[in-house]
Amino acid sequence: MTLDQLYHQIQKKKSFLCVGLDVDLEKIPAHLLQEDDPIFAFAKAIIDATHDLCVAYKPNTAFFEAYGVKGWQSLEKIIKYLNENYPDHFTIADAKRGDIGNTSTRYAKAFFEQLNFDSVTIAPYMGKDGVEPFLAFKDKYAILLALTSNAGAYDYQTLTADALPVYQQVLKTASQYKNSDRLMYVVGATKAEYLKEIRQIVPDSFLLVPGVGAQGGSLEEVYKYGANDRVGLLVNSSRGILYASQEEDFEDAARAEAFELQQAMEALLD
Ligand SMILES: O=c1ccn([C@@H]2O[C@H](COP(=O)(O)O)[C@@H](O)[C@H]2O)c(=O)[nH]1
Repeated sequence: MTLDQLYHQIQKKKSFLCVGLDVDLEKIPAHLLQEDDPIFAFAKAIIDATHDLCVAYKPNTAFFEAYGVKGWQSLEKIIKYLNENYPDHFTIADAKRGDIGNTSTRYAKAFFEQLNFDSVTIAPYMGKDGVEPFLAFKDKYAILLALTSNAGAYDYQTLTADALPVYQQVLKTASQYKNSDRLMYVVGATKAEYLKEIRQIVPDSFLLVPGVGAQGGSLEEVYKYGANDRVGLLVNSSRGILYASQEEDFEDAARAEAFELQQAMEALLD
């Protein structure tokens, strides 16, 4: 998917919502556990119930890897279902990969060629040769962790290195990488007050912003400090949508949560 196509979807749907697909068999409605593939059945139901309200889906691979081969097969079915039925949605494999160069190339092939995701999240810690292999794929994107939503973000990311906080060094340095136009960045919604400074370093990049919903981040603050002239935001909610109800009405409840977020986004975009 191109960035123009993504922006077009945001305008068309008046939404920059990303629905996180963190499927937890301990939280899905009990009746689905009788299905052959409960993980896929649940994700498919959520996708069908929310597709017109969001522009992106983000399965976090941990929730699939936790179930071994079966979980990975469910992930394959979900990305295939999305690509066949909702090809206009931007897809994110939240896998937080990154390694020495030749290994990063294998990760990139796994997510971009084998699974056909549009993007994958990457840890910046191993630097340029760990990231650039992900940027060699046309119309595919690496989403680099910059300032994460969790409390542990303050352990390293805000420490000063060479006169700047580490998360700012990540943004500045990565902006110089080859094909850096294929980079996006993760910034937690719980750190919205940092977005003004972040936008000074990466004014045009898309930001993936997890942390509204269950983690309590404010959509309004994120938009106020983080939006650019092409919106430039994908705001993710996972548990807040997926587990709005754990009963038979889970699809309606998930849709209602997604609708509330989409309506709030529409109001901000108008
Ligand atoms: O800084 C980060 C980076 C990634 N995540 C992931 O996003 C979702 C958030 O889920 P919620 O249920 O909406 O809290 C989840 O997959 C995280 O691993 C993040 O939260 N923060």
